[in-house]
Amino acid sequence: MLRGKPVIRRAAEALLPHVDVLLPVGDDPLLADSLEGLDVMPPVSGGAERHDSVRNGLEALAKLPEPPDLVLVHDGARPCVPAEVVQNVINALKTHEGVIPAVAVIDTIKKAKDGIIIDTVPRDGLWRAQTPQGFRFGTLLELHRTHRDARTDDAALLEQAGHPVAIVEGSEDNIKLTVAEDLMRLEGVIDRNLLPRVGLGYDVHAFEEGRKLILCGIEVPHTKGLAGHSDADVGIHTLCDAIYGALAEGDIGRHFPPSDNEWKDMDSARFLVHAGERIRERGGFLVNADVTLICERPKIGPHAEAMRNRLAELLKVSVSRISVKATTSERLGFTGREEGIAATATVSIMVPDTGEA
Ligand SMILES: Nc1ccn([C@@H]2O[C@H](COP(=O)(O)OP(=O)(O)OP(=O)(O)O)[C@@H](O)[C@H]2O)c(=O)n1
Ligand SMILES: C[C@](O)(CO)[C@H](O)COP(=O)(O)O
Repeated sequence: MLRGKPVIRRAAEALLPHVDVLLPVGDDPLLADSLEGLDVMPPVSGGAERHDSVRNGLEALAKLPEPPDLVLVHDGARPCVPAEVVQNVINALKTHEGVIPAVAVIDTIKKAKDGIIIDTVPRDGLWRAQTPQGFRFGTLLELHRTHRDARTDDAALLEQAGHPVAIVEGSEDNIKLTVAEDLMRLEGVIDRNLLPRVGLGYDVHAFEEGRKLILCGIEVPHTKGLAGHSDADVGIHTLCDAIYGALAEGDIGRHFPPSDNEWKDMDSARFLVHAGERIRERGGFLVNADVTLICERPKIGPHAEAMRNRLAELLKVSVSRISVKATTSERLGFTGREEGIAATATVSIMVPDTGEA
């Protein structure tokens, strides 16, 4: 997972805008789930080595009613490939039968044995290959069928068969998740492309005899519950509105219309889970949320920790990001007359910059 989203899903989302079909290859039992909702072909099994997996994918594409003319082979472990890198490869395929993105080597390269340098490799003309690597589909398929020996990338097949392979500009952001520190580097790439957004929610529900009082996802002992179409959890409703507001996606009523019988007496936890999913689906994450319940009674303080934990659980974030507090209105207004409970919430989220002004 990378900022709440599977690495492979991020890689697929990076490629999807540029391709006609996307075929995942791999044996991770979670692969299909990780790509749920994306317009991708059913995954095919990987092989013992990289080249076996690539060949499995190519053979599956060859069985399509209309096999592709061009193919991009991309590492699922490169989730942050910039769009311009993908486009660089596609553009160069108009004039080359093989293209790879790469970044020039700028460090001095040493060869070592048993921790001792045995050679300094001249770095002029050295490049660090990346993906997606692009090829004429028929050429790559034929070479994979006839050359089964292991290679660490697909371009090597064409090079060794004498086919020229072009290099186009890659990116230092196009990190391949290989070691633990790559995860922090990738989070840095994602965070650098995120912008902060804030949202505010406000909601009120009247007290009603004979109903349970559900607040911020937990039942609070009290003489009355709150009136409402769902379980009337005013704390969760205001938090949902704050999240939808931060995303500029309307409010809880737009997503779960009170006129829709499906939501009658619904556990409001369902609504907050959706709001949290929307943050992740937009490629972002929740920085923090602060909920304030406004009522004379019941006393919220004794339940605040349980509420924080429940909200954090539903939003799949650390409880340190969630605040729940309360205040009276000094006996003033409808809350002061104990006619109902009001609630406000503010959230801060980080989401990818859409580039819109
Ligand atoms: N339904 C409520 C209302 C208030 N409190 C707690 O009671 C304290 C006192 O609340 P209040 O009387 O509203 O005073 P404050 O708003 O905190 O402070 P002030 O009197 O300055 O407005 C608050 O800190 C809050 O933690 C609570 O647990 N449950
Ligand atoms: C294809 C590649 O990303 C080019 O740098 C690299 O060779 C993949 O290596 P891996 O061992 O399959 O991750």
